[in-house]
Amino acid sequence: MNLGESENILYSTQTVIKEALEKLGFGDDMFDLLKEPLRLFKVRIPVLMDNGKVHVFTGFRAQHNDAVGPTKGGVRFHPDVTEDEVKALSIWMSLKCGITDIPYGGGKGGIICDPRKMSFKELEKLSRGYVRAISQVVGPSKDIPAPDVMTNSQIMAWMLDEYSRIREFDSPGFITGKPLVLGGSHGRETATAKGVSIMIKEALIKKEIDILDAKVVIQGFGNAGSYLAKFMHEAGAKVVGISDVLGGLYDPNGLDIDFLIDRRDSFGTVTNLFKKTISNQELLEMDCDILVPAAIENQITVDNAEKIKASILVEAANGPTTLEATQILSDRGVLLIPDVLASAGGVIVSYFEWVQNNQGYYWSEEEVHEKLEKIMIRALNKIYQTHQTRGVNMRLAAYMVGVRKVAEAVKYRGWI
Ligand SMILES: NC(=O)C1=CN([C@@H]2O[C@H](COP(=O)(O)OP(=O)(O)OC[C@H]3O[C@@H](n4cnc5c(N)ncnc54)[C@H](O)[C@@H]3O)[C@@H](O)[C@H]2O)C=CC1
Ligand SMILES: O=C(O)CCC(=O)C(=O)O
Repeated sequence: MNLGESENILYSTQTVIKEALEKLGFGDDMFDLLKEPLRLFKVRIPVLMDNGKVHVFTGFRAQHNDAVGPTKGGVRFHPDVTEDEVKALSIWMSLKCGITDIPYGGGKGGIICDPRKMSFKELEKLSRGYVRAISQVVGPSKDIPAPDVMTNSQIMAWMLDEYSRIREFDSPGFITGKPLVLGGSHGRETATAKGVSIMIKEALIKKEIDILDAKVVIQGFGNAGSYLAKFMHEAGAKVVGISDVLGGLYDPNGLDIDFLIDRRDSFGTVTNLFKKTISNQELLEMDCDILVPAAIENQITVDNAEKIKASILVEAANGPTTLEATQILSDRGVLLIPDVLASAGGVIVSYFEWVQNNQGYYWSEEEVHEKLEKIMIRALNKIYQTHQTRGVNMRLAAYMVGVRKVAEAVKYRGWI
């Protein structure tokens, strides 16, 4: 990353929020409110580790804005979690919910930890401890957690169980991304990837590329990346590159996706099984039509934006492209489907899960997919139209669509 490039994702987000609010005609007071979460909780979670010693973990929960409805967003377990990251992620959740027109505000949580180095028992204690620490400020009509990086349906189940014990009643609507038998929704596990695949198909139409001729590179082979590889492969595209935290694989003739999915571990690691790998940075610059960052932040920067070969960039990860790189790609005519739109499939199906929990009536997978597709395409069309009519790049267009709903709700409530 170049000196001066905005690698702080909170600062970058605030920069685009400010621009979006200005373009929509809202004043500085609105920016002042929306640039930070309304509430940020920092908690300390003591866990008795398997070695008999207590380790005290630090966790966060940010509630960006609840003018539209209860706050909603995932919980990430990762050694690099920071307060600023959780804040930015909660703002992005507000934007995702605004863009897709679902009745939530944005929230997000994180715990500084490395689940790859923890036992099942330790992870259970940590998950339960986190819920005990935040139980007063979350709930089915307050703030609803979900999975994110290195958290999954098992962790959601432990969190649900702990919350239900504290409240003394079963409360499935407290959390989404649960196992099916505990009130989870069909299609939630694959929802983020499904949403991304819907966006890719629409982007291919706009670029007049036949999916059967399309070459795809995906960075990250976890929940989002591996299911996306499966969907793209099934749709007839050639998945030529994938990667995980350890490195990447590239084959211009297409990779054996079924084999890779079969062999990946629960953290989305598979390249350790191969002798010939490339680096993640090399992967991003390989020849392809569609590039999908589906891992972590700040992967596409001024250092590599000029070298990206793809004509379509679909951001499954949150915050993979810096603002400077966004402008370079936009100037080069790359069609960028920004994170706050492309990765919204997860929260949309989480919303469906919560609706199903509230009504006690459950939908089929087909019903979920049909509704998901409708919302994603409607959101894309709105943003694409804003991009064209207002002459702004796709990221700014998405922010304008997303922040408008939050700002209007704030105005109606008389907060500003
Ligand atoms: N799981 C969900 O429902 C949603 C996830 N997202 C976003 O998608 C991205 C991926 O999330 P998940 O697939 O859930 O996480 P995951 O934990 O299941 O998988 C992450 C993948 O990225 C790889 N990775 C980690 N660090 C890396 C690095 N430095 N370089 C390259 N690869 C690296 C891991 O090896 C793994 O393959 C994140 O940005 C997350 O916020 C967005 C919306 C919803
Ligand atoms: O499913 C959800 O509620 C939130 C998913 C999430 O954390 C995200 O979209 O970044």
